[in-house]
Amino acid sequence: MRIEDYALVGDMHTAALVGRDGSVDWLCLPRFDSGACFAALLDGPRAGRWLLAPAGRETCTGRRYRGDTLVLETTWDSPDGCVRVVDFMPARGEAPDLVRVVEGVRGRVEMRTELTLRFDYGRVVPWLRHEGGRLAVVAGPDAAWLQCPVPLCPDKEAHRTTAAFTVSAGDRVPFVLTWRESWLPRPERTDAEESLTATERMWTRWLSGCRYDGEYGEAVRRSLLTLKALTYAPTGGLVAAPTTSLPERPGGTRNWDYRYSWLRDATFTLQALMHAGYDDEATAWRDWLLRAVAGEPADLQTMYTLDGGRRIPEWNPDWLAGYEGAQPVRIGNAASAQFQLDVYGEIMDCLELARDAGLRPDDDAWDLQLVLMDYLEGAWRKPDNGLWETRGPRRDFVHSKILAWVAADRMISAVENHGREGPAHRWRALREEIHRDVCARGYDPGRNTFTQYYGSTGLDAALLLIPRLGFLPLDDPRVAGTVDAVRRELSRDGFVHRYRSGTGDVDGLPGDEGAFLACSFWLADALALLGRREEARELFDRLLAVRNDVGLLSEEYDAAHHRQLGNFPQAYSHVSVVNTAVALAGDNRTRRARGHPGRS
Ligand SMILES: OC[C@H]1O[C@H](O[C@H]2O[C@H](CO)[C@@H](O)[C@H](O)[C@H]2O)[C@H](O)[C@@H](O)[C@@H]1O
Repeated sequence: MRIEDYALVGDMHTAALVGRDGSVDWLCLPRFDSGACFAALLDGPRAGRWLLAPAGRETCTGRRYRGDTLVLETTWDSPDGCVRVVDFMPARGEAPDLVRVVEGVRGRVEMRTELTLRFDYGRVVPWLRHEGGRLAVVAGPDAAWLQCPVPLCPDKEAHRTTAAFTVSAGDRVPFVLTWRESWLPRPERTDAEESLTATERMWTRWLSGCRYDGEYGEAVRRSLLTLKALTYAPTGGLVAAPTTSLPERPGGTRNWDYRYSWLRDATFTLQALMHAGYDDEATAWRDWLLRAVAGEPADLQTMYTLDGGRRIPEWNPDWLAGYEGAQPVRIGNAASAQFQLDVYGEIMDCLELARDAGLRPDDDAWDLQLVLMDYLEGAWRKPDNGLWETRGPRRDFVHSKILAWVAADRMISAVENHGREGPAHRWRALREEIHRDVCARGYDPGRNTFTQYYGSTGLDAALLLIPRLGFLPLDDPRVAGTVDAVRRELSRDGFVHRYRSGTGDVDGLPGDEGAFLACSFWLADALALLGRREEARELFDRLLAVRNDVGLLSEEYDAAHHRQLGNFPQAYSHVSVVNTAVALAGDNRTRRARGHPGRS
């Protein structure tokens, strides 16, 4: 399957990817960052999957989400008959369920299911046995239970279970797979039909809180649902994506694990949710943040586990061949130990936006900001790994320095506009100093553009955020100059790349990568802010057209081969759909450049 052939179902603890062939090829249980029990995505069927489809048929003829929900309907229509599989994960009760209901629509259709469970990312082959009218699949700490009304055929040699059955118009055949720790009693039975009604109601109700009513409603709603699905409900943490190691280039080595909560990605997500009216999610994330980053500001990490844990060692499950052979597969993420200066600014920006939005005040949040700001005052001159998490030498990235400016600016705003107490005079001096430094060392007057890092002539798509961050007034010629330069030098086939990769001199990595979708949306945002709305709209429409048939986007795009690349679906990309739609509706709260100190 191509990446865009997958759709997402989830229960806000974890998520599954369902292919157009009716196979669930990715599912980690019990939570997003647990071992996968279906890892076919990264190694084919032997690493675990659950196929449920008409016998002998490859891909479906159509699929969609039911209304504003995460309930997926996959349909196979042929002259002989029509059948639908409805996939969803009910809200988490005592144990996670994946429910699949086969609906006969017309005629008679021969169906086939094949359940291959492999715990620990395809490594552990479990025992199969029948117990209490259910199939029990057990190995080590994991157990899964399948309840269904059709007779199952265990294939002892292949360690999998199959079944063949016929569905006629009006039939409904429910399958429920439930995971539980192996030492606990078997879980209660789940009523598939009741769960379906409750799940539809839950998503529809959640989305009814959406305040966006612009012309891109369908795209915004699907992106919001996707972002909500990437939230880990017990803690308010957010995964950047529910997958690992979907390559940024076909067959390449740029394969990363995104099943963690990045402060950067989470702040972007929260901004999008707040723009759409979801203040409860913002509050939950702020509480998560306060717990996760407690301690020494110098120990601030770029990412945490979903419950705020700090240890995310990177390792390679070398038994997995990788998506279409892309090696290595990575679990964990070494970027967790990097120094990324921009994160401080993103936190301050998000917390200040929360104040502007009237979120319940929290004194602990301000205390945290004071401590972080103290640290930043002494640290902003340090070179860092940047928002792209480069694995080459640390640099003085211009975007990072601008985010240090943002941090000071938002602290000043909190004092001036929200009555917070702090040394605003000192921060004003700092803000001025950073501004001068960036304009002197990170700007190329010959080309009228800011550059990627001090001393380089290269560009960086992160500079497209300058208009939104308010670093310079929108009518400053350096703003439009930078936007145009980035567009000229980093666009390929109409999509924006993060920077020039391939030589390894910036990021220390071999090989090229696709266009970075969030950056392409940032270009649309920048154009909209500069008043070039037609150009912005044309680009936005082109980007929306890249979404798959159920409205999902991965991290990157290969415009030459019309394929999505990288982890899927990615929060960054879906945040961008919301933000650009809001920007085009002319209602972007981030447009307000705060307390700008003037030009230097
Ligand atoms: O390309 C190198 C880096 O790629 C990943 O980082 C990217 O994804 C992050 C999560 O969405 C995002 O915060 C970051 O801005 C992106 O560059 C990967 O996680 C890194 O380990 C890798 O070095």
